[in-house]
Amino acid sequence: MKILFLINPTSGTKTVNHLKEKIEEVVNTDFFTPEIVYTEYRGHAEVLAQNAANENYHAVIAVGGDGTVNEVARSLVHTDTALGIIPKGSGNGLARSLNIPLDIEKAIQRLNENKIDLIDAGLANEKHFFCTAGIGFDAEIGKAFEMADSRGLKTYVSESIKHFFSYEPKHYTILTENGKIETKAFLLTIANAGQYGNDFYVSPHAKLSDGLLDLCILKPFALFETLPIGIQFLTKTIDKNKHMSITKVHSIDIECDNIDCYHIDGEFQELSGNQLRVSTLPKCLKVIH
Ligand SMILES: Nc1ncnc2c1ncn2[C@@H]1O[C@H](COP(=O)(O)OP(=O)(O)OP(=O)(O)O)[C@@H](O)[C@H]1O
Repeated sequence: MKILFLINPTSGTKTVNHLKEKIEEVVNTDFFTPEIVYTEYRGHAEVLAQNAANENYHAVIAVGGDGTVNEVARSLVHTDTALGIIPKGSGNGLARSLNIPLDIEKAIQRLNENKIDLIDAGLANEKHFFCTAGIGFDAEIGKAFEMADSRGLKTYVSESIKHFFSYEPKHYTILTENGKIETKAFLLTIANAGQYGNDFYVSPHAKLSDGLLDLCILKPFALFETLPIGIQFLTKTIDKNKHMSITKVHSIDIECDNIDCYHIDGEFQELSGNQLRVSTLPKCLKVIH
């Protein structure tokens, strides 16, 4: 079975020495014929994964973070080629949600077991996401992270703190199959997986293959509540907070004035117009985990 490893050399903060050699050493060549390619530019993984799917490869393995995973996965939706992940990014949200080991050697050994399941994806203004999409504070952080000179958890934390004090919660009109919501929100996230990455859980009970998306609305809160809220994100208890509401839905239409960006899997996107339309694509992607 042919499998293609796509390594993003820019993802994460740790330099992994001899990554190509390590893959060649640990992958089970009795079953797999591996090919290993380094991506050369943003979007390259999408093109290479698409070619592999057209040539009926068994799997394409994203070696990187959620941005690389997204580029590979969006080319594999509704194909017979499975997504695999060797986590090497800053957040690794999808890998963590699938319980893929963060240790590179162990992640390759897991690939060798070749356990495959189908997962859902989301579409936000026609762009696929597999972990989370968002239009509130998280989108602003996605934008700041992209502009930052460094990557990694430290950069996420410092950008979040920097932007937190100046962020103005926006007013949203939200339409789902359950009706209309008019609300001000600090954070408006649509979760397919439960976390953003780094075990920061926005929807602790999200399921990757329930055919549903979790609409997470965190309403504005007082400054003294910031620390307890931060702790609740990290202890999988944010759903218990009185400012948070989480509902499972199939589709979400969001309208908001004064907003120019959203994010998919942490990657910032320009929002043209004031609308974000989100829907679910149930069980559309094969994953090895
Ligand atoms: N050769 C390359 N040069 C520059 N950018 C690249 C290259 N290959 C891929 N990219 C881009 O790098 C971006 C960041 O990669 P990725 O998301 O994998 O890492 P990360 O941001 O450190 O981790 P995470 O998303 O888990 O926080 C992606 O948007 C991808 O398009």
